[in-house]
Amino acid sequence: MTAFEEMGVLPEIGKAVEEMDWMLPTDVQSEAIPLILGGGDVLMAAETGSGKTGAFCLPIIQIVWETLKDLEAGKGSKIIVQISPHWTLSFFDRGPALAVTPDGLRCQSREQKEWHGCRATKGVQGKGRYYYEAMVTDEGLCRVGWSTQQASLDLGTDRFGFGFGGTGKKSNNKQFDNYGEAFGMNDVIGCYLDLGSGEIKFSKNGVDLGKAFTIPQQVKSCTFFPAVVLKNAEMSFNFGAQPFKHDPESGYIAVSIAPKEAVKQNEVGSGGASLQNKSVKNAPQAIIIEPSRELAEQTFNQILKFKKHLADPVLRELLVIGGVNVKDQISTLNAGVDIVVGTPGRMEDLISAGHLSLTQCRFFVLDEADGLLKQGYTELIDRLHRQIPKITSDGRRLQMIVCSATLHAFEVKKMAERLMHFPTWVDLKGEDAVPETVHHVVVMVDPQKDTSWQSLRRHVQTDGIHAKDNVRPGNNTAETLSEAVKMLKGEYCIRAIDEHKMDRALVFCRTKLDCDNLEKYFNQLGGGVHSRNNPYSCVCLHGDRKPQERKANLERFKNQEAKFLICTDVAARGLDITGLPFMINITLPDEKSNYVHRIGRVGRAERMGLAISLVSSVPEKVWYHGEWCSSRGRNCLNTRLTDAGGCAIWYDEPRFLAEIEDHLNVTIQQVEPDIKVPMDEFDGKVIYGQKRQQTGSNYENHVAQMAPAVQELSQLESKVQLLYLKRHFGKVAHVIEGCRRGRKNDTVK
Ligand SMILES: Nc1ncnc2c1ncn2[C@@H]1O[C@H](COP(=O)(O)OP(=O)(O)OP(=O)(O)O)[C@@H](O)[C@H]1O
Repeated sequence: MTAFEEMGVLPEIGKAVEEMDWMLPTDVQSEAIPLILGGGDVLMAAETGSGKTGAFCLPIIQIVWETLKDLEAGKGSKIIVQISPHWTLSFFDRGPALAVTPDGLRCQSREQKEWHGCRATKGVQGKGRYYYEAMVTDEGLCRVGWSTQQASLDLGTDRFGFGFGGTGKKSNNKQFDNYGEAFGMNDVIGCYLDLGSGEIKFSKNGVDLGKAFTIPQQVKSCTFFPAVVLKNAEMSFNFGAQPFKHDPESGYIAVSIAPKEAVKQNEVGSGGASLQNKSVKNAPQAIIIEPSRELAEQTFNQILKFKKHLADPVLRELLVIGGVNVKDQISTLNAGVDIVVGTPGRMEDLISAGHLSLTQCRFFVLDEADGLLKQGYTELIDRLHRQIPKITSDGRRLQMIVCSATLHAFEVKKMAERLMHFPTWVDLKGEDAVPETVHHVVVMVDPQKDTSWQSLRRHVQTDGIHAKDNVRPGNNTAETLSEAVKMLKGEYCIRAIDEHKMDRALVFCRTKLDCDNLEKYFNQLGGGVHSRNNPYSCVCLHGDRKPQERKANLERFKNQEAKFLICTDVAARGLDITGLPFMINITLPDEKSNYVHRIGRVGRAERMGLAISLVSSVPEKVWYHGEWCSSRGRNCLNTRLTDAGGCAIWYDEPRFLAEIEDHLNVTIQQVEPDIKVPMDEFDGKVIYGQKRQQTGSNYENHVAQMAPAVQELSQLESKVQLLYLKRHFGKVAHVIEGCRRGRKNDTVK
């Protein structure tokens, strides 16, 4: 049995991860997998590279597959095979987007375009007078009343169903007439049925609204079931097992105490014959949202590996990202999918066009959740969450899983409070932290101390923000120093590569333009995509590159066909490049959490990594194109500052550095401009990109170090004891001291 299986993971999945050389679960996996398998909502805050993807994918794959297997075997959900002896809503006689709680007393539909209805498990016939209550528990459109088994689930749209809707209309046979008054959140609707006189009426919060319908003679002899139909709404029901909020008027009794002979079981589902797979093909059980295409693709590929040995039924997954033919995605959706991984934009496009249905979704996962929120997807997430039934169509509760290495953000906590259901925090450090495997240092770039920029024969092309400024060595203006920093950073980057003989590194720039310029510079030095043997061979990844190029460049870098990947923050989060030894920050990110993510591209899965950040000691003027910039930065020449309506800001890196240090509660080691990383406990004993070598027992080293101090302490202690004894028991102490010295013939006088 593998270590994963011991946590309850299926042997087929255990085998797959073992083949990936995952022998033991990581800490976050040990904590999160059982919680998710147990049905909980989880917030997973763990360091970069700690295995969070597996921590949520493994249990999700398992539950989704088990559910499929149950459905295939005709079992449906374990919850719904039992038919309740009580009066409840039926788990079977209901629309596909209508979810019913396991106790059968509350239902919900998050479908916004269509109505989905449900009938109770039992109905009444004969001559009695019956009553039940329904309460609106979430805003939306709803209609309650009575219907016969012949009626459609869309209550009131044929002659066999009689409904009263929240807009203050009664309906039968598609005829909607004003009746009573409108009702909404927290209102309690009493539903009266007099089979003797063939009358149906309703009350609102105990107030009788008068006769609504006279049941036609030919329908009167049918069995009448409590019924409801909803559009993006929720209602709870009391058939009489609990005290009513408003007792029925005299002569009426709760349906739940109707005499046995008057009660008839709802046929749908009662004999098992109708217990069928109600699954909708384009309605997956799990939705996983990722902030970038690359990350979505990476998670998707992990799922393919994890599910490798799961057969019969085969799990169907789909990657939903922009830049890929949407028609293919739609046809895969129509053929049937179980797990969808994607980026928010394309995901919502497919959902709003009705190609992707959320009605069967039972896992809603936000990977890099704080990043998604910071990218402005809060409303989109809320919108999607609203559309997902909180109780799934097979009676289980929706599970929401949220993770990131930087989850300790106010907006995440607010979202969790808003959307999650008693979530458990899997939070191993209690704050955002950098893994011990990441050695991160900063190099100050000071153009006043290092004046080498004044005589550079070739240098990186700068971003042109000072093109119209009078920048020249000697005038020492802020603009000149800013331009100097840009030139120096190109040189420091090359120096870092040379000094550490870097063969593989991620290089983060602030803007797409900076990436392009650095790529050109590397190429000038003989780099370029097809020059693997050149010391500066590189590829580039940012949002202006075409999707195919982005994909190809990342592949080239991963396959080590190019040594350097020059990128913006689009690659900051989640990308997992096995054994990556180095990363360079040309500029610190202004968003402190992104520092953690960027440097977390190294030091993953227990391998050591070095992250070097270049930090300008003087203000650097940089581009900042917002919504106000009509070209969104393309060939923009508006060098005025943003507060003067322009597209430039002064970037204050020492401040960002201080903020990052404050956030992480550490002082980041500074190294000299020669970028030699001093030998310390970390460096010199490890090879970046590889697992830390076992250099013998730490315990032995520790003992050897401590030995002289321990010896001295022991001597001091002995002296102190003697002093004490002499003072209090002078003679005895004398003897002891004598004994200690070996003078055996010393006697007590
Ligand atoms: N139990 C395990 N044993 C060995 N390797 C593992 C294990 N779990 C994950 N890994 C490996 O660790 C690396 C990092 O995993 P993953 O990408 O899931 O990290 P993460 O926590 O999501 O990081 P980030 O916050 O940067 O997204 C991957 O290469 C993965 O294959």
